[in-house]
Amino acid sequence: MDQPDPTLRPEARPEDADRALRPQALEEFIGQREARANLRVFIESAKRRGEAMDHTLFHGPPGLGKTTLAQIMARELGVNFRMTSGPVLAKAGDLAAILTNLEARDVLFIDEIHRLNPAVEEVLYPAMEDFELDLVIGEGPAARTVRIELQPFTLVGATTRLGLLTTPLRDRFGIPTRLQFYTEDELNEIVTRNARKLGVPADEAGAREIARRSRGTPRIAGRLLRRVVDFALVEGDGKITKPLADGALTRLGVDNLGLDGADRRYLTFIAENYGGGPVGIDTISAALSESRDAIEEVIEPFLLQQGLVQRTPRGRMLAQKAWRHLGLEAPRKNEQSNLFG
Ligand SMILES: Nc1ncnc2c1ncn2[C@@H]1O[C@H](COP(=O)(O)OP(=O)(O)OP(=O)(O)O)[C@@H](O)[C@H]1O
Ligand SMILES: [Mg+2]
Repeated sequence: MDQPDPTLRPEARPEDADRALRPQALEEFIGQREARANLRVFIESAKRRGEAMDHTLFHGPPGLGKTTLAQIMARELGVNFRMTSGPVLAKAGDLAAILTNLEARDVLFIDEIHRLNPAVEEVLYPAMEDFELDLVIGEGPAARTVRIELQPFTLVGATTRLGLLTTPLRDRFGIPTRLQFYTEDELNEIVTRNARKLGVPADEAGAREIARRSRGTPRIAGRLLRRVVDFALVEGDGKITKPLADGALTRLGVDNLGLDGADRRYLTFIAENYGGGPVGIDTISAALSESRDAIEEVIEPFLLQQGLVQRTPRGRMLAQKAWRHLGLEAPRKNEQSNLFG
């Protein structure tokens, strides 16, 4: 239970396995209803005007469909999809090379856009605003700037950390879109549909069990489904039922709220070492040997959304629900205030 399969983490992406299940059109994309309805309007409007769609920023925890939506946008707009990422663009010239090769109205997707090098980001501003590129040619006194006209394009940025984007960059996106965790019903629909695609039918209760334990995240739903399929084929009779799904998920270290080993280590640490908190993020990070980024991007969003933890100015605190979930007794109020008041 305590050594979970690392490929089950929301941010791990052995992406190829997912490809067959990735929705290809806005119509097939389940959930994110508000974002989807708005995108449909903006895509249609751009098509009617014959212009590039406005720059779009997707933000939210890993595995909720940012990359998928960017690909769908390009397909629905009927343009090319070019993909790169913040850390890959080391020099201004790397970005310039990509930008000058874009065709009119193409979608350029920059993943992890909060990790752009500042020199590269500088190049992006005039490119986004005026479809122009200012390139410095040569060095020293001989250096001169040339301006290059670009084809109008749509930049689609994705980030798990909106807070790390610089304001000038954030302000240049006309369509900022926050992705939310999925409801159990939405995940149930995704699991049911994907089970059918994989040729291993899931009954209602079996699909729902996987949905309920997917941490609100379609990427995890897809992974868990594949593992449950393995158990269904090898140890079951080729069908996904609730007992089969339950047994498989428990063996994978996914508990009945969908929490995995890393989530439980986080909660248990605060409970056992800090009486439920408050405790600072850096302390948690050091104790768990997880980077602060990973804790903030991957572990905490779901625990916060589930009401298991609270963020206070003095640090993280466990909520009653977390104590109950861990099967531990919460210290009484006055004991806690004696210790930490
Ligand atoms: N609405 C959805 N319906 C069905 N499957 C989905 C949906 N959204 C995402 N998926 C599936 O979940 C997986 C992860 O989606 P995606 O790669 O788009 O997430 P992401 O937000 O870009 O994650 P990251 O932040 O790690 O880059 C993909 O395999 C995709 O097929
Ligand atoms: Mg992605």
